[in-house]
Amino acid sequence: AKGSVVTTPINSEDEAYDAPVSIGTPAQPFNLDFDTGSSDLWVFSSLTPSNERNGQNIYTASRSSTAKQLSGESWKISYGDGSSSSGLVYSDVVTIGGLTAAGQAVEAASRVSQSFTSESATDGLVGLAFSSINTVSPDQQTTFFDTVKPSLASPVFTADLKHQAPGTYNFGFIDKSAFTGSITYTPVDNSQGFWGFTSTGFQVGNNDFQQESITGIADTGTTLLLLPDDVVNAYYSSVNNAQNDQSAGGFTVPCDTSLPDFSFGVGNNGAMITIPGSLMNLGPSGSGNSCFGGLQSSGTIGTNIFGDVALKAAFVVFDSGSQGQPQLGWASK
Ligand SMILES: O=C(CCCl)NNC1=[NH+]CCN1
Repeated sequence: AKGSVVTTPINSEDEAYDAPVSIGTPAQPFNLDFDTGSSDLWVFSSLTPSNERNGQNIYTASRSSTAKQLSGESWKISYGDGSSSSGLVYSDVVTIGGLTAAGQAVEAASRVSQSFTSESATDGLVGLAFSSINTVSPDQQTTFFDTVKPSLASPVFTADLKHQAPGTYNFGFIDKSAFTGSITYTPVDNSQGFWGFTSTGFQVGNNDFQQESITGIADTGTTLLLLPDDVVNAYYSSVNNAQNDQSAGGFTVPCDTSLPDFSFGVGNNGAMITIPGSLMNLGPSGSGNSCFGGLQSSGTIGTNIFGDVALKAAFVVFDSGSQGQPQLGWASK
């Protein structure tokens, strides 16, 4: 089987990307954030207090003839940006891009943190990291991808995120028309449950390539590109009047400045993914007339994160083992 679903930026800063998902019988429609940085499929629900809702679609299990509560099961998750949610667990039918997962764990939120409440465009998340970090307890559940994997023509999904335009998540196949050149594959370390890999280094504009192993995760659920301080400083030291503005929460640049491209190395054949300078400006910082940089410090998070700013410059293959061990494929587009 194969699936394909369109994913769309939720705002003018490409802060996150939602895609349509149907849950239950009859189908209840949702717009969910596909997140390769986590492994829970959760939705706003009839259990979510009204003061924590802000127009989101809600899942009502009692209205689905195929919903079954998983007795004694609950979930509780917190994300790298400090947001969190928790609740109870049902199994139900989940359909994404023509692919149907019967008996998929659907995590109904009985509470969500402020940033989820205020993001009215997003009704929940579809976790696409490894099921080893799914938070359902006491019986851990599988991600949508793991649930449908046996039925897929190939055990892969791909992400093709775009700047201010609809993109695509495909399941089970690689669309050769969606990228240019060849796909460069690199091994994945999934020991922490993420799509972890090591970039071979970086390049600011047309300066020399800096060889530096940068280990991080490919994370569609994080907006920014979060890298070590030496990389971030090298980039912004090449931008006039860039400043690290704590009141803005990181590096800002003058909004009218053209920015250098930022490239990062993938694989062992010298391949690079180049983020155009225009995509390194995320718009007004909320502080003065400066704009917020798409590259920021990974600082104290404990891992580097190749988030949407990086991923939207590439066609990315999340391959869970078509060649044995999991791998990430990167192509320009
Ligand atoms: O939580 C992370 C970072 C894992 Cl190191 N990414 N996924 C996500 N979902 C919502 C906010 N961020």
